[in-house]
Amino acid sequence: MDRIEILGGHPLYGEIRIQGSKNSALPIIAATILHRGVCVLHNCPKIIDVRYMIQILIRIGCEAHWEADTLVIDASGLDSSDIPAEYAEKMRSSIMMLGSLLGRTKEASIPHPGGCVIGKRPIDLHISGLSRMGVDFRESKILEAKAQKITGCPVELPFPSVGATENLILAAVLAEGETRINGAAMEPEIFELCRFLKAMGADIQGEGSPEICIRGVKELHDVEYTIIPDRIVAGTYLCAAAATKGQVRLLNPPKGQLNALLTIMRQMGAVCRQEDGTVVVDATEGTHGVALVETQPYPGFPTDMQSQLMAALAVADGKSTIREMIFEDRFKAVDGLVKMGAHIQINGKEAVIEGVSGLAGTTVQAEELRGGAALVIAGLCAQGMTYIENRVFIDRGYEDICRDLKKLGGNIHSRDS
Ligand SMILES: CC(=O)N[C@H]1[C@@H](OP(=O)(O)OP(=O)(O)OC[C@H]2O[C@@H](n3ccc(=O)[nH]c3=O)[C@H](O)[C@@H]2O)O[C@H](CO)[C@@H](O)[C@@H]1O
Ligand SMILES: C=C(OP(=O)(O)O)C(=O)O
Repeated sequence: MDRIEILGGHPLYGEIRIQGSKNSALPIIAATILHRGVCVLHNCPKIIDVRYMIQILIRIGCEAHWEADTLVIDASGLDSSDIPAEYAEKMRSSIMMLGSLLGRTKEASIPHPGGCVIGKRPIDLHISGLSRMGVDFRESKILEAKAQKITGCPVELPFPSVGATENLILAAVLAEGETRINGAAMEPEIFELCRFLKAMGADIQGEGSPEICIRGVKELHDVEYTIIPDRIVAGTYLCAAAATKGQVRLLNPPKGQLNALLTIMRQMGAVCRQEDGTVVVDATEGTHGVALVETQPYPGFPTDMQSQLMAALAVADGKSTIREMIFEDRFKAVDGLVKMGAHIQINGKEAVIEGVSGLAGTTVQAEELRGGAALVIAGLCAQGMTYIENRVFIDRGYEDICRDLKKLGGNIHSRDS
């Protein structure tokens, strides 16, 4: 079984470069098929989800290869709209192929997407928005979508779903007329998707705000683009610094995207500085709990950081409460943290954490990506050995978490057996 082994109990010190962003790279890779030509993506993270996405593109007739950390995609040969289940069911972002295939071929056949099992994760908002643009859906085990023509129109999202916003943008880029999305998600990954599409020739305004306007264009052109650093990976390493009472500097922090996390870290008593384009978190004087952290759509506190913050609060002085507002089942790391000695009580959407003075290493199971990262953080501050099984979940989003944490002084190794 693939696992991570950690001998904990040491503060993390040092500086680290952050990999390219998973949640930015994946919709952008899906977007490349809108263009009958070549897209060059620099700083693309070599994570499992990106590798699956590449396999999907190859299976539908595209060409893709790596040049160091640059991914080159040539979608001119696309000849199928059938997304293979063996990859689609393993990742959430396979659903982004819906909007881009509709944009390119006016049809798509896609199994229900996989990804982290952290709630029901329906796709009703994707379907209702695309239906308004003229797409007919037939749903059985596989989602079949077809349109005579995709027509721009106003779409109101009752909740700022990241994925639904991305799918609507993707379908609208080559549509006839203007699509105006109201209630759009404002996550930086939406802004970046639009920046990429605009660099390819799309006509988009308002990205980063709740109202995005896309005017359909006839065709796109070749593009070269650099994926931004991953704000969740960056935040994970800052939480590891806080949990181990260490000091970590991010050499290439995602610009302006860590504010919600840094606000909480300051409330915990960590010293957070922005210096010459880097971000430093110094928790060497110890940390204390925070009254309430509530996850919210951007620019609120990100749900993708909730588990890692919980691991840091588990060893902070005093009591904290986390309220998870985005997903119904995102306290998957709690069993493992409690097994390691954390005091955490779950009551519906809320987790109440009583900080303890230390954790003890043991064997725990990663059940999903960020929960797995939280167990790694716990292992780094626990006394003795921690064994985290199912590393594969963590590898979905972290290029090499052991390599990165080793650079910061962690005694951490990966084992395959
Ligand atoms: C690959 C990717 O970028 N994944 C991110 C994306 O996931 P994802 O795009 O799946 O997240 P959404 O923003 O769509 O989901 C947020 C909430 O809306 C609900 N919902 C969503 C769509 C829909 O049609 N109907 C519906 O009810 C979901 O069940 C969830 O409760 O945004 C999440 C919220 O920031 C992050 O945690 C994920 O890391
Ligand atoms: C929930 C996540 O990913 P996905 O949406 O790909 O499952 C995540 O990145 O934390």
